[in-house]
Amino acid sequence: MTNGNRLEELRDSIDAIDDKLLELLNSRAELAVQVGKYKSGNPSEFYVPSREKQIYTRLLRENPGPIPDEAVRAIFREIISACLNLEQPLTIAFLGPEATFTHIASMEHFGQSARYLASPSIRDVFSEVDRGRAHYGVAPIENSTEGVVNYTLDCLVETDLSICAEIELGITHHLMSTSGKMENVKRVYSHPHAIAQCRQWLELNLPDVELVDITSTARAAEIASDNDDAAAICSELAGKLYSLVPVMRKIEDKTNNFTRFIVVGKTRTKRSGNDKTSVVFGLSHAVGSLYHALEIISKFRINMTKIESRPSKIKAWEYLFHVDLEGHREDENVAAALKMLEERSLFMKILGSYPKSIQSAKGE
Ligand SMILES: O=C(O)C(=O)C[C@]1(C(=O)O)C=C[C@@H](O)C=C1
Repeated sequence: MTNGNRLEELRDSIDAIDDKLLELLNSRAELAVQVGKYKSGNPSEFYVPSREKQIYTRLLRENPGPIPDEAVRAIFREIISACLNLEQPLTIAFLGPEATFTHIASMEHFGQSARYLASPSIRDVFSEVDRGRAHYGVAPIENSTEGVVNYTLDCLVETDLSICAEIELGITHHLMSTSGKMENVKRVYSHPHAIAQCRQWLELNLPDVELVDITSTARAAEIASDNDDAAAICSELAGKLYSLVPVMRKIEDKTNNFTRFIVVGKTRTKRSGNDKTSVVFGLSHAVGSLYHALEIISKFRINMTKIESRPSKIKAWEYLFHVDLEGHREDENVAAALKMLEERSLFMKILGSYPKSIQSAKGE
């Protein structure tokens, strides 16, 4: 057989598999639409993070390769996104503008079939969901280098929305400009967190340039697109949106740079079997009160993954404690611990139980 014939034959086999895949995808979509008919019709019931987590966990456990896990996740993200869109089109509010890392995280989680609504502030993300203009909202909550996003913690306390899911995204920063030439860069624009995450690289490579804080990495890219002597620290997506080219790629000081985002909504997420619970509580000013509160968590053998304190904003020097626990609020030990914690607190609010994130590839 000639090489040409063999190539034809291989491509014919690929075509036959693609036909089967297409047929199967449509059968899957028809089943999802039928599943949708069992839901009450309330738009916030269609997205089921616990079920999605189970699907990904099973597929990644059983993936024999050679397709890498990351690609399996991306492919099924889009399949589920398209199926969900046939059941109920969803609108997702995110901390904008377009091409921010929150936008990238939102698309990684909800896929291309959802509709996205850029919101100018974290408070606006919450308010779009509260007022029903969006079904869900996505906001950053914590960065592995820069720490928590206080504004998101405060919005969680002040509104009635729950955390439905979390998204973890690896963050990679690029220095991008109109020319891509280092010698043209006299000013660098970016969000203060992004500048802080690239501080050592900037000191070493551009010690004399002016660093200008901007409200978002995407807005920084827009400004750099109008100024030939400036560059932005931003994602590849933001750079491309404003026709910038890389001066230098991957300039973050720590390669292990992750941001955690939360999905907020009006529904409670069911157990997936591998969940987290976020809770906030306030305690009296008494000796050992925090110690005794945390003792409850350890008594029920629950792993605490995070603790943060925030001013209560009611009385000076009084604090609220934000704690993340492993487990779901419906797990027996978590439910018992939360009940006891509530009894011993001045105030307690469960912010949500949700599936632990599956770590994503780098958000570029
Ligand atoms: O199982 C469901 O509840 C579905 O709606 C189906 C499906 C899917 O495509 O597998 C779609 C969206 C949900 O978020 C979870 C799963």
